[in-house]
Amino acid sequence: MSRDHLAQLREAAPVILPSLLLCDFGNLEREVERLLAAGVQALHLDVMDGIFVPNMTYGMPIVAAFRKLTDLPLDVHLMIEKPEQYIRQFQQAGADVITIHAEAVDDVASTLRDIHSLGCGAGVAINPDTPVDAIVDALPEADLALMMSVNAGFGGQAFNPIALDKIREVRRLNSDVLIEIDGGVNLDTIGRCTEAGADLLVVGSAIFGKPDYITAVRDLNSAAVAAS
Ligand SMILES: O=C(CO)[C@H](O)[C@H](O)COP(=O)(O)O
Ligand SMILES: [Co+2]
Repeated sequence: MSRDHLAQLREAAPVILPSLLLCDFGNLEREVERLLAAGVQALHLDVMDGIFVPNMTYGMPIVAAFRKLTDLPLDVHLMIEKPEQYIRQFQQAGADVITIHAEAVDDVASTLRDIHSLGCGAGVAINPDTPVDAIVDALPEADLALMMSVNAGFGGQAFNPIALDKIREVRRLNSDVLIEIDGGVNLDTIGRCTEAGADLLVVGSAIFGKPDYITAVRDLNSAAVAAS
């Protein structure tokens, strides 16, 4: 996808991205088929290293496995220390958008430029307690700004509405960047996210905790569009 798909996602906004964190990792092919049947337009892959966040998930091999299973854009959320050391490997594994946490790098703008030089879309994420000030200088280099509505590390957490104020603040500062929200997005909160101006809505437990992905995504889409 690199940066081209981002234009498609912008056109289609608001777009729901399933978070591949609470899915059935023993049946990735079936999970992707079920998500495709539900009409999702991109996948959000949650990479965790057990250092930047107190949890571990997966790395390049699983990204490469998803790359083999689908042509959908892969939105890779790096919740890892020293992400600048791994962006080339994630690009080679098939990532289309690579999002790093501002809290994990010394120079956000430089890391975003490095991601762009690999042909990928470049995103910067901040946790709920990190102010937008931390990324304001880097926003011109970003294709995507991810406002976390939970502390990165686990699915199934409660939504923190501070992310809504930060979405509005980012939009005031930059009219071009795609704004993504991640964490506790569900039928009760998704309308507030699109109302605040979120373009991309990452959803984990509100899809993977449901028996039928088609119904879950359809209902989430309806709630998102109704409020946008
Ligand atoms: O980045 C993440 C956690 O760090 C996940 O993308 C997020 O939590 C999605 O799960 P849920 O919708 O259940 O909160
Ligand atoms: Co995520």
